[in-house]
Amino acid sequence: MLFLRTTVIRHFAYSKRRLATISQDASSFRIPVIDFAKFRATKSEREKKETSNEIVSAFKESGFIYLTGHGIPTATIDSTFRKSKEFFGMPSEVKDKLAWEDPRSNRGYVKVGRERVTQSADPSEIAALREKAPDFKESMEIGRDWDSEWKNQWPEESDAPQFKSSMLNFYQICHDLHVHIMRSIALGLQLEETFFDDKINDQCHNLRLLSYPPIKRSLLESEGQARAGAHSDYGTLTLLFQDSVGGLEVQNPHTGDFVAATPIPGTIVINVGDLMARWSNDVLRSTLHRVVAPPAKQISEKETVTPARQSIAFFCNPNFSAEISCLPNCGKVAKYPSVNTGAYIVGRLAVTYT
Ligand SMILES: O=C(O)CCC(=O)C(=O)O
Ligand SMILES: [Fe+2]
Repeated sequence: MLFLRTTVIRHFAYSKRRLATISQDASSFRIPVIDFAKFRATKSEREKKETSNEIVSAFKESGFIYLTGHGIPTATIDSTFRKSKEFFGMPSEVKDKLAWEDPRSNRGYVKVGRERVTQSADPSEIAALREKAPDFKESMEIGRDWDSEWKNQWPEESDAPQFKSSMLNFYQICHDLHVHIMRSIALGLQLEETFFDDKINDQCHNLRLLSYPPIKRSLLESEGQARAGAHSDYGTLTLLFQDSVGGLEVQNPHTGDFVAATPIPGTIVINVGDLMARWSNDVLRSTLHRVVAPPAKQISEKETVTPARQSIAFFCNPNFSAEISCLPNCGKVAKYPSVNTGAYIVGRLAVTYT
């Protein structure tokens, strides 16, 4: 199902310590700001449990949180953004040589218009939509670098100095954070803290650098057009690093309205993906989100242009060999049959790209 209509956006204010809250009648929707510092540092089981419960209840309610105290230095994030910008600044001919080729690999450069994220699973519907309204973004997809079958598409070191080493460093840092957040989810679901450890240690993740070029507002506003259409993510969790431009919106599942996930400096936006929702028998929520044009600059009497935007998404996955079936403590009746992670992820990717 597609959510391409224009919707009412409710902007929200947030207090510094906690809570970006949108209140609206009975079905209030909030993306809480959760401090992870205590979880990482404490030896107190009680303190760990408190943070875990906060995270799990937010993932049950909205599927999205802002994480502070995550331990990734600002300098590391900034330099990864810089390297990403340099990458996208290379000439198209250089980037095109690194083209994304195969959903089983899911590595390489994706130029504007190749991807169309939607909730539809119908390949012909997606193809028609891509033709009419491609996503306005380019991306670079990076997987684990030691895979025996699939190789990352690295640019020449002389074209993009330190790109490879920065990205590999960032990949490892994000993997480590994923392990810690999954431990908090385990605790919040009354499982052993290390329950997920051996199911997520193969690092079958996907680091995606995103660049949304500046675009005339009239184009973005034409029917069905978005920087990234409404979709959910596929894996366990997504760690999303965004710049200050804005544009990410999250759907309130109770009302269907999209609300702005306004950038909060120093935080990572984290959301539950479809496999995590399935694993938890829908106790945890995988929420639709999209990227729209932020406020635009006037460039002529009739036309405005939206600024460029950069983001970095780290899509975390279970091991591709892991079978995903209903977790303990998540209801008596499993809603879904067991599914193999690799088959599921590759299947979802296969219909998304041209
Ligand atoms: O760029 C963003 O803010 C979000 C991107 C996203 O949701 C995705 O690539 O799955
Ligand atoms: Fe997403």
